[in-house]
Amino acid sequence: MSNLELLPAVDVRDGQAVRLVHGESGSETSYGDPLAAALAWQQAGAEWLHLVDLDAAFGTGDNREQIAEVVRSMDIRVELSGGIRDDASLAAALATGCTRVNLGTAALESPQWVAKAIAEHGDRIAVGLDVRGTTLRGRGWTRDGGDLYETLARLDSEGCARYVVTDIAKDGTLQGPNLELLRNVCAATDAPVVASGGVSSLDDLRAIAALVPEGVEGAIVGKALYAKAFTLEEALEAVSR
Ligand SMILES: O=C(O)c1ccccc1N[C@@H]1O[C@H](COP(=O)(O)O)[C@@H](O)[C@H]1O
Repeated sequence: MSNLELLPAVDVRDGQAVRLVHGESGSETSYGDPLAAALAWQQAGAEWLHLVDLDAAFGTGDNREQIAEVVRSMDIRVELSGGIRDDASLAAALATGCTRVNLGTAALESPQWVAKAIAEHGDRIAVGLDVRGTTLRGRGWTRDGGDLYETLARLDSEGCARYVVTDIAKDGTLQGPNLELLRNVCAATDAPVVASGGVSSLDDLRAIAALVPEGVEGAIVGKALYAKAFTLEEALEAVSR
């Protein structure tokens, strides 16, 4: 039993569930109503949902009301991200009833505010480490935000409970996860790591599951599910062995 958690992703842009390639604005493929997608993953046995407000992440508006409705409609745990960068957006995100939020840009641009959020909210705060090579990216992955390992050391010293690690070069590409990156991040922190980006097959999920003893706790799956490379039921079965 690997105990790898699977988090099917619902990324919302302009009211639609979408997948991007390398997180690039304009590369969207639309998959319809976000609530319908989320309910479908729940129905298929998901225990988590990774829910992203892409407009808020890019600074092109937000889908806040719709996202709050999705969270309200779920019986499963929700990890919520995108545009959570100040007291008001954090309070609104936590008030949806999500299990935890994932902070990206704020961890790069507002370190003191993030330290306070971690101190106040503990494991309801995760930090998204979205990287190209070992350089972090923020503001919809359009701006460099410092060195991965320096930032990780700072966040560890502040008690960050968990990291969501995305290899931007892999995200949305169905090219397989960056296992070396995951191993390196796990070696650098005692906090659990959620893997994101590149999953294309059940073998990819099995390879991530093999990293559970090193500190990987979960894997976000997006494009592969929407492209029907495998079903969520098959994925859950594959990582439960
Ligand atoms: O998930 C994506 O495809 C994505 C693409 C481009 C930018 C962000 C993306 N997702 C997630 O957004 C949050 C970060 O938002 P913010 O920087 O805190 O506003 C993080 O979970 C990213 O992985």
